[in-house]
Order: sequence, then C-alpha cells, then structure tokens
Amino acid sequence: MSIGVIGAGKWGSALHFALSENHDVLITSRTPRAIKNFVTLEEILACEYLVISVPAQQVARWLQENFVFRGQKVLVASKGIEASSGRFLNEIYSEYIPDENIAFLSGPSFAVEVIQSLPTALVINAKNETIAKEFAAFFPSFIKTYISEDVVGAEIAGAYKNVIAIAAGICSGLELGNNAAAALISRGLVEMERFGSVYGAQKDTFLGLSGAGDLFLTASSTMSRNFRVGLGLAKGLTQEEILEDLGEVAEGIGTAYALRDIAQKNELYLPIATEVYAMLEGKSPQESLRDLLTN
Ligand SMILES: NC(=O)C1=CN([C@@H]2O[C@H](COP(=O)(O)OP(=O)(O)OC[C@H]3O[C@@H](n4cnc5c(N)ncnc54)[C@H](O)[C@@H]3O)[C@@H](O)[C@H]2O)C=CC1
Ligand SMILES: O=C(CO)COP(=O)(O)O
Repeated sequence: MSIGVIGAGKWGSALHFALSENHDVLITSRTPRAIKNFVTLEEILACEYLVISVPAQQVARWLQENFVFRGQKVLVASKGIEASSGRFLNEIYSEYIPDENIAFLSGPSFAVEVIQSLPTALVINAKNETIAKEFAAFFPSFIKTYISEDVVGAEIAGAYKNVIAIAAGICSGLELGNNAAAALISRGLVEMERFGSVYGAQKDTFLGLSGAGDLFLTASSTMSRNFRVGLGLAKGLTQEEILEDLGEVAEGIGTAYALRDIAQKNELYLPIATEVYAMLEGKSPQESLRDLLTN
C-alpha cells in the first residue's frame, strides 16, 4: 500500500505531516521542496492512494496536463467552485476518475493547527463507503474522522463557507459588532443550505462539521485567509493588493464569482454571495453590508 500527496502548499503539507504519523507518505508539487519523501509527480502517480490539494481554480488544467488514471483511489482536499465554468470539483474530477475511486475531504481544519497535531475532526465524503473507510483509517489519532455519502453537500458547504468568511471578515473590519457577525454567519449557513438543496445536498451536512463546523471556524478567525480577504476589502484594498499581501490561495474569491454566475443563470437568491461578488468588483463594503444587514 502506498500513499502520495499532490500539492505542497499549506494544506498538502499539513496532510502529508498528519498521514506520515503512521505511514510512509510521498509528496510532490510543481516546485521541488526540501521536504522528507519529496518525489517526482511520476512516482506519486504510481501510488495506490492519492491526496490532491491543487486549488479549485487550477485543478481542471492540472488534471488535463498531468493526471493519468491508473486505478488510484483519490482523496480531494481542496474546497472551491471553478469560477470560469461554475463546475463543482466532483464534476471536474469525474472526467478522469470514476465515482467509486474518489472521496472528498471536508470539515474545520486550519493547516497550521494540524501541523501542530492539535485535535481536529474531518469528514471523508464518498459514494463508495469502502474507500471512505480506507482513507479514514490512514489518519492519526489526533484527527477524528467521520464518513458520509453526501459528496455534493460537503463540497458545496466547504466552498460556500469561504465566501461567507469573506463577508464576515468585512463585517469585522468595518467594526459592525458581534450581533452583525452572528446575523451574517447564521444567514450564511441558511443561504448555503438552501443553495445545496437545489443540488440534492442533505441538510444534516450543513448542520455538521462540513457546514456549520467549517463555517464557524473560517468566519470567525483571522487565521482564515478568506476572512483576511474580507478585512482587506473593508480597508478599501483592491483584490490584487489583498492577494499580493496574502501570498496564498483564498478560494472564496473564485467561488464568489462562480456562485454569482450560477445564481444568474438559474435565478437563485444568494444575497450574501452576490454582495461578496459585488464588493470584489468594487462595490463599497459599507453599502453592501448595509444592504445585507438593514431593512
Ligand atoms: N490551508 C488550510 O488550512 C486548508 C486549505 N484547504 C484547501 O486546500 C486547497 C489548497 O490550499 P493551500 O494548500 O492552503 O494553499 P496554498 O496557497 O498554501 O498552496 C497552494 C498549492 O497549490 C499548488 N498550485 C497552485 N497553482 C497550481 C497549478 N496551476 N498547478 C499545480 N499546482 C498548483 C501550489 O504549488 C501549492 O502547492 C484549497 O482549496 C484550500 O481551500 C482546505 C482545508 C484547510
Ligand atoms: O478551509 C479552511 C479551514 O477548514 C481554511 O480556510 P482558509 O482558506 O480561509 O484559511
């Protein structure tokens, strides 16, 4: 049995660290890194189990240029919706990997805490219960794992909460208070659950770790990159300035664009996501938050 991680950013590196507690785990990324067990992509693709943490906006192209399916079992660790097409990750991956070979990771999990072995709970979502259980068994004891069949629900929750976290960051940056933050976060949860129901997602997924759990984490902490994007917008910085400062992925940005397109095409009411999109496009945060929070 062999396990390989693809993507040595914050999350790929943290998962490599965690999975290495009980197994010999290989890792690769676009640029070589001085990490133990760093190997070429070719070597990783020969592994039986793969964990892929290539960001949502880049993954379609990455798969097209690099991926070769040889029967591997794959755990997707990214969270986001492709902005250019509005496709969910499970749709993008389904062009390369059959349903019975793929699982999706969700739940509240800052990489910086995983890398310190702090207690964390994650959900492995897969149509095929056997592979969910196989991946769950690889995690060390400080990570409590749950399994679920609600792939689409977990995916939507994981992607959508990043957009709500941007809104929460703006709310905090504008110093609108705790009442406003709680209103925004709880309305955000309702909004993402309502959106999920259009795609057949289960309500319970939004009430558990993948939904409320990850939303509360990300929308209430400056440790979240998406929350920090919101703080930057509240300061009047442009998207480009914020991203340069951040130096890391903030999936909520691409996902806000994807949600706005999906909402327009399907006439869906997604008020918070639509305002986040508008602010990313230059609408005043004060005006947006007033539109969201007052009558
Ligand atoms: N950092 C965290 O705490 C968590 C992150 N995630 C998700 O994991 C995914 C990755 O995030 P991070 O590792 O934190 O981001 P990061 O910004 O630290 O690293 C991004 C990684 O993606 C790779 N990458 C970027 N563009 C690429 C391309 N065109 N082709 C191939 N590889 C490319 C980079 O080389 C790097 O390894 C995101 O979807 C994020 O939402 C999920 C849970 C926790
Ligand atoms: O998904 C995450 C925690 O579960 C990480 O959130 P950020 O990308 O906003 O840092």
